Amino acid sequence: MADLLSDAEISDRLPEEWTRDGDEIVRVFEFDGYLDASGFLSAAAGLAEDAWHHPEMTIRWGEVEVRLTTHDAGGITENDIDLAERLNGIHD
Ligand SMILES: C[C@H](O)[C@H](O)[C@H]1CNC2=NC(N)=NC(=O)C2=N1
Repeated sequence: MADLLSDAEISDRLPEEWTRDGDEIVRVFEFDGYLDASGFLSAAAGLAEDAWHHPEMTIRWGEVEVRLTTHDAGGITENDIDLAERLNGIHD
């Protein structure tokens, strides 16, 4: 199981456009409408399944809010950082 990152490690390693919210890291990905958002959600789910690390994702018109934490560890680990970077890679 991945170890919890320290506050300093989290700050240093937060990927672009992500913020920390307690025991989660969060990004709201923006899109030109609902179907584009839906396509991202589906691709993100595939990356999550590949990583076996599953975010909470909320779809709204034109955006998908993604929240990541490592439930097994009770906080933020390398697994969260790594998947966040991969999600940036399919959006940015
Ligand atoms: C039993 C299963 O391996 C675990 O629940 C995995 C699956 N996906 C997961 N996703 C997240 N976000 N955190 C976990 O600790 C986690 N653990």
